[in-house]
Amino acid sequence: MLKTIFRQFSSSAGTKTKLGILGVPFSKGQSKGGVEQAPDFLRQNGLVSMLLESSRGNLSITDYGNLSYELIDDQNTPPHYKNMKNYNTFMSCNKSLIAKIPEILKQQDQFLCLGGDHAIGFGSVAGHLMHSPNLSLVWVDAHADINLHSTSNSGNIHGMPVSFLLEELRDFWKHAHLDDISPNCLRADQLVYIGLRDIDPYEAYILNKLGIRAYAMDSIDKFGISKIMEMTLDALDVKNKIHISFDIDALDSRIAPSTGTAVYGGMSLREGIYVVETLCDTKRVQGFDLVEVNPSLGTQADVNNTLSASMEILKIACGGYRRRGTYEQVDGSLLKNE
Ligand SMILES: NC(=[NH2+])NCCC[C@H](N)C(=O)O
Ligand SMILES: [Mn+2]
Ligand SMILES: [Mn+2]
Repeated sequence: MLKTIFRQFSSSAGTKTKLGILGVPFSKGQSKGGVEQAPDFLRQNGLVSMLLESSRGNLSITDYGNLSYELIDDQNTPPHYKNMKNYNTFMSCNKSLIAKIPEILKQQDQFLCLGGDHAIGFGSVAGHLMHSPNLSLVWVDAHADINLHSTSNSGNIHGMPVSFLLEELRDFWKHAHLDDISPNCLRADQLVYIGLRDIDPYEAYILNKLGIRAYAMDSIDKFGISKIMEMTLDALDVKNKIHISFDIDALDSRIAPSTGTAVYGGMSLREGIYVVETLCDTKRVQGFDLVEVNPSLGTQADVNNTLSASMEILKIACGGYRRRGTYEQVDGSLLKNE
């Protein structure tokens, strides 16, 4: 009987998922150095072999290395964007990223984009939109990252990427010529936030005004993560591919402390895993970002904890690992005696 099960599992494993990995060593969206080291840090700690092992042979991986982009000084930042630190470099990096993602998706089924800070969420999703113009986005984060240059208190662009993506906010970015850079927009009704707990006042205004589904930590406490994911899946158009942009600070700061803007009271690792697992079970997840891992922050133990949490999330997101032990829900008929 076991032989039969084995045969059936491995035959369903006949087609390998092709995963492309791209590092985006970008740290100019905020002020703390070190976050640009994350892609190499994850690789050096065995990311690729971990994913291959957890996939049990169901995955083939192409590592595209790290994105190269030009560092441009800020002297000539357009005056409208004075409140955006490192705007020129942000744009140069994200333009290369927007060009790179569709190239990867021509060859692969799925991509993993390793940040870098969350400013690269713009290029990663915008590039994904070049390949799949109708996309659903799940932004897993303590922060909404939806500031405009005019609403941001910090001037840090990692707090703004979502506003570059939304059709409904395009008018606020006229001077950025976004229609040339990223012609395909995301619709506000195809965006869901999970894990929020540190939202700026104007961000709250924007979320309410646009009616964006934002499941903050209090909603997770109230409904439980399974109901939150049911509501999330209900909201997403089944015809769309899904992009998950996972900011490691969505997890509680005790689980993932090595990050630039850590916030207490976040998701447990199990909740984080559940979010990714339920979305990936739809088989519609085509792009995944892991951002804001900063291996230069905190003690060695902090860095190790952040690394382990990241690996657990990634092995579900890209390695296809399932806690239930199989890639599919176990079909009872496989277990019958023959
Ligand atoms: N990706 C992040 N960790 N973003 C933090 C953003 C913090 C704050 N809302 C800001 O705009 O500056
Ligand atoms: Mn973020
Ligand atoms: Mn965040």
